[in-house]
Amino acid sequence: MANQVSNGGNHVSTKPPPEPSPLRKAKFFQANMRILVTGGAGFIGSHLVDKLMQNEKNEVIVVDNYFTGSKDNLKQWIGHPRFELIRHDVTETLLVEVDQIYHLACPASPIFYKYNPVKTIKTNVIGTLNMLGLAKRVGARILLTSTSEVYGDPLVHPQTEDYWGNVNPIGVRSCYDEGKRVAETLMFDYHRQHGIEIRIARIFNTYGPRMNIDDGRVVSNFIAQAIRDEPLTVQLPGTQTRSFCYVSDMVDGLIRLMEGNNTGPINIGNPGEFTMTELAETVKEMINPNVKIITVDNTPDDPRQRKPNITKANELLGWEPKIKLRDGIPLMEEDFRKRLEIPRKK
Ligand SMILES: NC(=O)c1ccc[n+]([C@@H]2O[C@H](COP(=O)([O-])OP(=O)(O)OC[C@H]3O[C@@H](n4cnc5c(N)ncnc54)[C@H](O)[C@@H]3O)[C@@H](O)[C@H]2O)c1
Ligand SMILES: O=C(O)[C@H]1O[C@H](OP(=O)(O)OP(=O)(O)OC[C@H]2O[C@@H](n3ccc(=O)[nH]c3=O)[C@H](O)[C@@H]2O)[C@H](O)[C@@H](O)[C@@H]1O
Repeated sequence: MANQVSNGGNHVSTKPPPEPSPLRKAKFFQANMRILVTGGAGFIGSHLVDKLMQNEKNEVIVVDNYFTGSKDNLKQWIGHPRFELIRHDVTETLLVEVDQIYHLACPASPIFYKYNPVKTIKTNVIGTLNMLGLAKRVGARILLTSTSEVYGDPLVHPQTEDYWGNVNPIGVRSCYDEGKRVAETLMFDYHRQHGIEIRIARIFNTYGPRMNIDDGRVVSNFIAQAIRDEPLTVQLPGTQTRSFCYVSDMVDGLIRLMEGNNTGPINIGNPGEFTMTELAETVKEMINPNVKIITVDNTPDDPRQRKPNITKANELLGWEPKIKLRDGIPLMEEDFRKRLEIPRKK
């Protein structure tokens, strides 16, 4: 029996982690850490790759099917001797010799994950199974980017890792939130049954440069709308809250989690909490004071409040976010203006 300290605590497997495969051992020169990033052509993934590539001891392999990601996000690394990019769908099996796996592949924006829900759930379930199978075969440590959506429409606020959530199993968001819940279950079953070294991050709303301009998520929508002089679309009621983490803080948290000794799950997010009306007013004030704010219909099962309790990340990883929303918005505005080719009015 595995020794489970507490829900949300550090869960310990009695099995030793699997050995690296003979092929990896037989390599002539293996000083480098070989790291696989699934979904590495996406928003968070590409920033993670940038950070990992800064360490000359890392070789990075990205696999991505380009559903919501783009080669453009990785253009600075294409052709680099320590970098490889593979077009691959994680719902198919993969064999690469690696030491660590950051498993991010999954569409994250609600409009994209709802677009083909069956594919989203396959990505979460079969994709995670495949990556765990790979981790088992080659003896790699694997980190899953789970989500605050595992808490559903939370009845506990702020959310701590030991909260089991309030999730609709048959709703339009279930392909994503229930998919991630199964992915977490698979991670722990492989850990307990096979001794795989696992890490689970529960990521709360993250924003920053390189988000798709028409991604559909709220920060990218409001910034693009403000720059294009279009009304900011606050979905009703507007009192729903989110807590926004800047992407460099997120990447720092993910790497600390991978390198540390705790399985997680660990919340990684910025506890600064805003209503969507407050966010719209902040973007209006900072980017375009003349823009209108309008209300539009919402979609089913939208969580009413969300804010991470980050005590565990703080105590176990020594992590806390550094960039406040008001400091992150201008960095994203600059990137969006460049890509939209709309300079700031003088
Ligand atoms: N950004 C956030 O606020 C947030 C919050 C919670 C969790 N997460 C998680 O973090 C991860 C990255 O999110 P993101 O914001 O960078 O999203 P993103 O959509 O920008 O990136 C996801 C990447 O995965 C790729 N992908 C999707 N399905 C795939 C498949 N079947 N096979 C291979 N590649 C596939 C996409 O093409 C894309 O490059 C996701 O797992 C997401 O669930 C993100
Ligand atoms: O952080 C998380 O755990 C999850 O957060 C987001 O899901 P969500 O919070 O619904 O993200 P948005 O689509 O950005 O919506 C946030 C809020 O803004 C509102 N919104 C969205 C878009 C818009 O134009 N206007 C608007 O008011 C929505 O109603 C919602 O209340 C991500 O997209 C998920 O991938 C991620 O797992």
